[in-house]
Amino acid sequence: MIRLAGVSRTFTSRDGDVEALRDVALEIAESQFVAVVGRSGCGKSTLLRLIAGLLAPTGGAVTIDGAPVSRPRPDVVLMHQLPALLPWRTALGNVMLPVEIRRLPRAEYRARAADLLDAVGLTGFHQRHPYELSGGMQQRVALCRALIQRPRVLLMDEPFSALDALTREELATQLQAMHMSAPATTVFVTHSIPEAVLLADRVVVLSSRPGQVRRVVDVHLPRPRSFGHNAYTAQAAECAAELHELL
Ligand SMILES: Nc1ncnc2c1ncn2[C@@H]1O[C@H](COP(=O)(O)OP(=O)(O)OP(=O)(O)O)[C@@H](O)[C@H]1O
Repeated sequence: MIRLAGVSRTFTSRDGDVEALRDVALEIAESQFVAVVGRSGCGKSTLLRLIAGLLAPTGGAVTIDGAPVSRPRPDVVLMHQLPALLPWRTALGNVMLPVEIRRLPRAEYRARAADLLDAVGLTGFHQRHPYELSGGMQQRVALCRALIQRPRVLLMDEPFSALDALTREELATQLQAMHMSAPATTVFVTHSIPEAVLLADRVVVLSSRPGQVRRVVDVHLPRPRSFGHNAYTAQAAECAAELHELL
């Protein structure tokens, strides 16, 4: 579904050129969950922005269903590290924002927005404003806002990295449940190897800058997976160790 063929991206600045990505080849199938890991500055965010159509490659091509990506598409949603909610809107109002911008039927999506907020544990908080919510709650709202339009492609740029460890695990587990019930094709950038092993079908390991695909590691663990001790703890640890070594 998503295909990167020989994708390179160099940034030109006054201080010289920065080669962020070099010759990246990657194919991501429909509904697949792909995590991307790599050292700081190796081009992970650049990769997401190329798929989102926010940036053009300087070499190679990005296609979705065979069509070159040249601008943002309504069925591709990018979620960031910080929630960036509108402070004057309630949680529900923030989730409904993309619906209103795209003039979709409000009544139908309002029910969906409420269901999504309930699914991430925000029952009773629909009418609260961002200042009344913790950082983790705000990021849950941002996740619902990203999912409200049922995107075909969900791009996540370290979405949980600003949260405390426990909230982070909780949100990753909720994301897993949501992906299992309605899988969008997902590209998830993270610095957390356990998070990648919990969530991904495949983990793409990028080399240091310029980012190149160093290895793609398949994660063959049954879902639902968990962070805690379980029957697959040893296999998960083995997979995490392999990723550690590659990094
Ligand atoms: N718009 C830009 N102009 C110039 N250089 C840029 C631009 N965007 C990114 N870069 C450079 O490209 C390289 C890759 O940046 P990118 O943000 O993709 O890395 P990253 O892997 O997401 O990093 P981190 O893990 O620290 O978030 C960096 O050296 C960065 O300085």
